[in-house]
Amino acid sequence: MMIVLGPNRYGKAETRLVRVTRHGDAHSLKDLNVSTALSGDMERVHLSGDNAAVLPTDSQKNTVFAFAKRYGVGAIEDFALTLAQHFVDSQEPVRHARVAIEEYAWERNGALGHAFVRSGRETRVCVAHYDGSRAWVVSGLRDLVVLNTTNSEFWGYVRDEYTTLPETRDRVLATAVEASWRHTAAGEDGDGGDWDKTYEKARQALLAAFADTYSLSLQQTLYAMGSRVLTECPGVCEVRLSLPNRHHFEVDLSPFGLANDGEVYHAADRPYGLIEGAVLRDDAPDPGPAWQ
Ligand SMILES: O=c1[nH]c(=O)c2[nH]c(=O)[nH]c2[nH]1
Repeated sequence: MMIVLGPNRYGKAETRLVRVTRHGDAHSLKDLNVSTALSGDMERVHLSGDNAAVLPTDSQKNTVFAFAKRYGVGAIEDFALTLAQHFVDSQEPVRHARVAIEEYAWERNGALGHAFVRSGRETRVCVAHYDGSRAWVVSGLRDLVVLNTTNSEFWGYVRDEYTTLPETRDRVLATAVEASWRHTAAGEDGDGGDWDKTYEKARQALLAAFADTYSLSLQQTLYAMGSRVLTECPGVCEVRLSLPNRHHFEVDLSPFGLANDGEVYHAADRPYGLIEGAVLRDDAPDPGPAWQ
């Protein structure tokens, strides 16, 4: 029997970076959570503790801060690619870099240029990979919370001896959308090179499809949402969605002599149905490491 080292990577997880840009009194703010992971010729450190190929995770964290100062922070996809390319191109033993970034949205608090309030928006995310010649970028969001008060049914499903769920022709449908979309072309969004524009288009497509799909199941809504992103965003070839079904149960008010005609609900937090799936173009290129 032989024991061998399997796939491995290492890096600094969750470097919290706030970058303030000051144009006179009008300041702007980027609030990020950056995770770097490097891989390559790392046998010796694992097998014998020889650290000669290891760029410390502390240096990776410092690079995040230094690059934020040196180059500024624009779209998170560009910042992630710049970091990934730097680690691979500057360190011979590093053959692959993965940089994942979460962005928390702030908006202005009133008219003052320096006052901000964390906005209730979803979290924007991206993951960039670079291997020395090719790049892969996945963008996305999580915690985009949506709810329809009607136009949702669920009936006609399998019944076995454990099925008690009543069929419904009218229910509340709610979810917290987690969506990721893979860009076809390495290192660009296929939409004029504007990551922010593609993000807004994809977000709008998700919202519009959730709102205007007459839903017979959350699975059907998931497919409609993924399809809409692909239709609206030409540079995107695959969308992955994870949709928790945030069940809203009509409360039985009859003990109190009250009717409940779709007016009072218990918003249950668990357990929840979890509907997940990918929607892609049939000519989508091989994803390589994009989803790792
Ligand atoms: O949209 C739904 N899909 C399901 O698969 C499911 N299962 C369930 O109990 N409720 C629902 N709702």
